[in-house]
Amino acid sequence: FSPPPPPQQNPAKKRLLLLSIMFLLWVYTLYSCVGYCSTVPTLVVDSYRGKDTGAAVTRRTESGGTEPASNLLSKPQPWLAASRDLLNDEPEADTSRGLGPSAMSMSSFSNGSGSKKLPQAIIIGVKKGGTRALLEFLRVHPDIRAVGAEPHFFDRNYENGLEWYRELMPKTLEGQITMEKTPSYFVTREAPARISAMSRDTKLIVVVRDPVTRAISDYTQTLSKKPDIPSFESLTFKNRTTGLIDTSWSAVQIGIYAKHLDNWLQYFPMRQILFVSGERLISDPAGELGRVQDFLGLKRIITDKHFYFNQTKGFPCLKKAEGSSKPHCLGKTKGRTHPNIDPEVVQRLRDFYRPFNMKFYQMTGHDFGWD
Ligand SMILES: Nc1ncnc2c1ncn2[C@@H]1O[C@H](COP(=O)(O)OS(=O)(=O)O)[C@@H](OP(=O)(O)O)[C@H]1O
Repeated sequence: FSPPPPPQQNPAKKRLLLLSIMFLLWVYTLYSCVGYCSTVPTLVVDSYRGKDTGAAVTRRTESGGTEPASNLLSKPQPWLAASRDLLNDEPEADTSRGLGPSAMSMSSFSNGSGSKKLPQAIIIGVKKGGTRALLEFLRVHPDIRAVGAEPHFFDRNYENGLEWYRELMPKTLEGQITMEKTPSYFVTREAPARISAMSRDTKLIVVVRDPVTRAISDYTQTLSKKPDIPSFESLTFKNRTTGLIDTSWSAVQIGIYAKHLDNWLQYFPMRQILFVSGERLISDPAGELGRVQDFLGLKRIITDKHFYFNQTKGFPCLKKAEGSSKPHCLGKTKGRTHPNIDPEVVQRLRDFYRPFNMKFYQMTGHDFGWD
């Protein structure tokens, strides 16, 4: 007795089975990709806005740094007067240039889990401080979801309303923190009241950098878009002969950190603001990221294992970017070569900022070592 031969499968059936398997595999791949896409950083559009991003204090009475910072701060501050801002710009994408919410955040590709929430933490400044590096590094944390481009909600797009703002945010699960960064908030007079009206509990992060280097970096950015602008030296002074610094130039005024901070302290207690050193973010990214994770109440997941120093770039980079297995450095608009500035002008600016820096160290309880 021999067993009956196995039933012959119909070739058409076989093909159908194979096709079904292939289809299922394709659906699975697509699903995984969508899940991945929802976590990759938003496309950053390198667009020139030609608009003031640093609307800030304008007080034309600065004597050029000889006045003690405490006096300077106690004087009335005509915030948001006309800023002589030479085509101040930013390389980041910006909603006010017509990018809709779907372009702002990859959340439109979201796989559907979670919900969009208003940010619980915001990187509010400072322009050219290292804000992009901080946000990109933070995105590695599984409990942080961040919108890639700068929403500019609390300065330029406030009239669009909170629902518009929320719509820009990526979806988050319970326990995850929603974040955004817009460096111009720090120097926007209305921003503290507006953020406080959204939530008094919002955690604020400010990346600060030596105001002189910051000003040069700011100028370098503008110069890269508008090569015909006057020299840094001529823009710095109201009158080169008297050595009077032009504090109405946004590149100068953004660096008067103590003044801007004063405005924030009318609405937020100091414990709700974390100051990150832009210099240390480069020399010891893991150390600064440790402080930020503590401040946000998160487990210290981002450590020195996540970084390597890229010799060509001259900056720390991520071994693996969020949602990727590849190393990732910031783009070429971050870490530009600065033009050489007349050392006398640099010294004059150092003298100008010194009292403000001292005041800032005193207010924050931290010596940033710029002097
Ligand atoms: N890891 C890493 N890679 C590249 N660049 C880094 C990094 N960490 C900090 N920085 C410094 O960030 C400066 C740009 O600051 P921001 O991102 O705040 O600029 S912006 O306001 O958003 O335009 C940028 O300023 P410049 O060097 O003047 O271009 C950098 O010095």
